[in-house]
Amino acid sequence: MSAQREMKEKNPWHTPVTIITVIGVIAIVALVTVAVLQNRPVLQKYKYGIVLDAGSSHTALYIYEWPAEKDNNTGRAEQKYVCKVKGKGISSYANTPVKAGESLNECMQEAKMQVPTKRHHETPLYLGATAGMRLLNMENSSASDKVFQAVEKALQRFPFSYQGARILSGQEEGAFGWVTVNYLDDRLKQGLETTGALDLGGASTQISFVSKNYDISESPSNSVTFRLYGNDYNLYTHSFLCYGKDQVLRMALAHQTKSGPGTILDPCFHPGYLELKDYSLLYDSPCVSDRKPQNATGTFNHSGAGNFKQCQEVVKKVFNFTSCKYSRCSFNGVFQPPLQGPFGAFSAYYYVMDFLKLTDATMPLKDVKEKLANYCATPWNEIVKQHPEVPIKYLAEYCFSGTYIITLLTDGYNFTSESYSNINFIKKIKNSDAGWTLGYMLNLTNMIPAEAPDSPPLPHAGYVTIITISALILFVLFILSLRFICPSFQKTPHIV
Ligand SMILES: Nc1ncnc2c1ncn2[C@@H]1O[C@H](COP(=O)(O)OP(=O)(O)O)[C@@H](O)[C@H]1O
Ligand SMILES: [Ca+2]
Repeated sequence: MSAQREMKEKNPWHTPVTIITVIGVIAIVALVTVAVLQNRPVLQKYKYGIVLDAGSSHTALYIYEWPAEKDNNTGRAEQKYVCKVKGKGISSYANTPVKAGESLNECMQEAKMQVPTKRHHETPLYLGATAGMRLLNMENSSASDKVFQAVEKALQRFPFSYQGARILSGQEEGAFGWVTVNYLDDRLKQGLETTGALDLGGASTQISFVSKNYDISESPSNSVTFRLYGNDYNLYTHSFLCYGKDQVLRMALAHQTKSGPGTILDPCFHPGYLELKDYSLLYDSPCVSDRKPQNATGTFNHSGAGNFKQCQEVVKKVFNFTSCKYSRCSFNGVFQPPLQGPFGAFSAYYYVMDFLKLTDATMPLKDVKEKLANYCATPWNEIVKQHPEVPIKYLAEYCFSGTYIITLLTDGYNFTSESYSNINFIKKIKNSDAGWTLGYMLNLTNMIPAEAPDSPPLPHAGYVTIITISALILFVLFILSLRFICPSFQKTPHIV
């Protein structure tokens, strides 16, 4: 036997079986790698959408992103970035509209940096205004038009695809908040029981939920129907204009100051709190302007008494429970079907209850009230000392706002001690803020299809598994057939 032959036989790498095995293994690895990678792009690419939420108290800019490669934009959209516009809401610029436009520039510049340049021109940009502009439009429609013109001019200077600025109806605000919450929770795609949405702003508040077996025809103006991912939803929604927490505070103060100038001892403010306030500022809103007393010209002393129970009595006076022409009502003669399912309460519901440390869903309603009563009774100077980081305007109002929230939920919407535990106070769901903006964009970009998308015949993992098993079977069959056809394969090589 030649030395070469001897070497070949000593080196197992040179046997035909080993060579075939190695080639086979490489082929299998290659096949499985292709199967794993075949529907994964090398670099994840995104599309973007921008929504400006022009609220009564301030404006916020949201950027959403979603995978670009999915058909018809059906990939999951989520919040990428939020920018809080400095200063007050756009409705506060009624006398200086150009400044309303200018106020948006800083956040818009930021948006330019956040969205990749090559996507700018295809990125839709929307501005939706809520109750602050609804009130301004009622009070002075030419001032509200001027604010919109200025805002439009400012937004059109940026390289995005500007889609318009408008006032949302209360129904839209409520319904899109509900869409956002349920989209982010993946409830719509999976056809699960939905979560109701409670949104509290400064100038209006919304309640939206699906109540099974309720007759929409009882109050058609409160119903919105959707077909989403192949499921039909009959949504009940109502927006109470003037029932945001800032306007309710005006109403409560108007009620307490109706006997004219002087000092009021307000149970909704802490003992020791004292501020000189202007009547003209208090009544500068359509929510209270008709209540302005004749002799209300100058200022009044706003002092605190810090009594939760009495504060609840004051707050209750802003609701009208007497007339209801439907089978059931919440307040002010507004139809409301029976409450059903879990609820997510966001925006000012969350800010207030989070500050008061009352967001724990397991805390019974009676404990919430007790804690709130203790908080309201705490002297103002102690509160200021305990929270040096919180702006005084917010700090002064948490007792009032907490009391309003509890009164609105229980006396207003009829949550009971039991059903109160169905309310979750939330800020974000999976990194995206709860609010109407995402739902608004999803609707306008047709990102939620009416029908369920055709799912692929096999999920990706199943596809990879089948490829791997088939490759292994083929390989084993191949080896077996070689042994069968070619007898030399039947003997294991041996060294002579
Ligand atoms: N950190 C905070 N603490 C308390 N309240 C807050 C905080 N941040 C925002 N708010 C309040 O949340 C409300 C937001 O309302 P907004 O969206 O501007 O009005 P609307 O939705 O009625 O147009 C305002 O009353 C604002 O003062
Ligand atoms: Ca709002």
